[in-house]
Amino acid sequence: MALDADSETLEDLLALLPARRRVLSWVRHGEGLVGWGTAAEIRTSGPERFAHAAKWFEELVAVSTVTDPVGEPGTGLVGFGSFAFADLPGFSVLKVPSVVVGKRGDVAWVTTVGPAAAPPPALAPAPEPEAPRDVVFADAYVDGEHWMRIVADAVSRLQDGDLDKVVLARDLLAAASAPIDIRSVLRRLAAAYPTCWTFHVDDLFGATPELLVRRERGLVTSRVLAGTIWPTGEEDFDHALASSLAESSKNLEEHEYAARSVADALEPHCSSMNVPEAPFVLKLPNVMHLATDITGVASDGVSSLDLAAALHPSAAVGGTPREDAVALIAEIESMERARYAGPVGWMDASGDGEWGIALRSAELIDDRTARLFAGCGIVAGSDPATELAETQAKFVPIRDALS
Ligand SMILES: C=C(O[C@@H]1C=C(C(=O)O)C=C[C@H]1O)C(=O)O
Repeated sequence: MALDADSETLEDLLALLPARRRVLSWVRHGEGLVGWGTAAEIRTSGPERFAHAAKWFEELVAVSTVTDPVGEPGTGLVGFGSFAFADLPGFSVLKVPSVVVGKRGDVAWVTTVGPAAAPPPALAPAPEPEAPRDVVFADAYVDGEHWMRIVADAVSRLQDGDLDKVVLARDLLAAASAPIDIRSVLRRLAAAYPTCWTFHVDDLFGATPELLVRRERGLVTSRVLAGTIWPTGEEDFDHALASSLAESSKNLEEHEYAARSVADALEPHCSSMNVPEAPFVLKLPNVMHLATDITGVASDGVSSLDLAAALHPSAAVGGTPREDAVALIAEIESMERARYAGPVGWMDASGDGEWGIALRSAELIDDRTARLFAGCGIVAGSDPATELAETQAKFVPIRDALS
């Protein structure tokens, strides 16, 4: 059931979240969806994880009675999902919350899901949640020195072999002295990175700047990022850095692989497409990226989750050629990505939805410990120490939100 809601009560979606560990979030510029409770869910794994989840959702939609007077993307029945990066190991989840609150422009709504038309919950902003306490960060699977050796190994293979690009990541552990209230972390991420999508699905959280795919009334958008520098805080210097990014052949080459991989994967599922010729520079507080927004029109019957499945893993998180890069990651990266760098987002009963890439992210592994992730694209000309510094810049959003 969907009801029109008063958009003033819903001023701050994240403030409505109750004090529970598994609350759900997909928020950008104050708009999006939050949810809680579980009306239904599927956990799946393996190469067929997207197909299993899509079929489960389709069957659920078929047996549900939906009252949806609002009729916007994200109203009615909605599933939040988060998928493993690799075919194996790692689990994926798609869940329909029992309460979803959404906001889009001037329209706001509350959806309740249950066996009968449950009354909508009383919504009110929760008191300010407590920030994480005494957080200590440490290396996880490999330390910086070891990781640079892994990058050097990849560089020599890229110079000698047929691989053009591989994305390698590393992780950190954050341990707090008391249970982490995820709502505080989400509020901080959303406040500091309003142009990113602040997400949380089953203990995986972050603020991603990269939209793998959005389908909205048949219109498809994908924001591809690849090629990164990090600002120094000195305005003139950073201005020069931004223009150097747009002219750096290493970054342009890396970006081209990523944009091409998305355009090629979308093409069979779209009736028309627009791929801009040159990228623009996307400025975030911690890094700047080369970015390309690709748009298209989805072929009939192709849902946003189908599109995410076709796109994953793009060269922004895998590499080029895709299969060889994914095999090299499994061979040398020395850590489990789990759902890091996998699709995360939501889909409604019509197939419209938004799927980001779970970057600038971390996973709660128990109530006071999180594993943080950051990676970068490696090409034949990459320098391991510079790549290590890039991961440090990419850890900043989550580190700050947890500190
Ligand atoms: C892999 C990550 O980021 C990706 C890699 C980028 C790069 O190598 O330049 C840029 C943006 C993302 O596509 C990450 O943040 O962990």
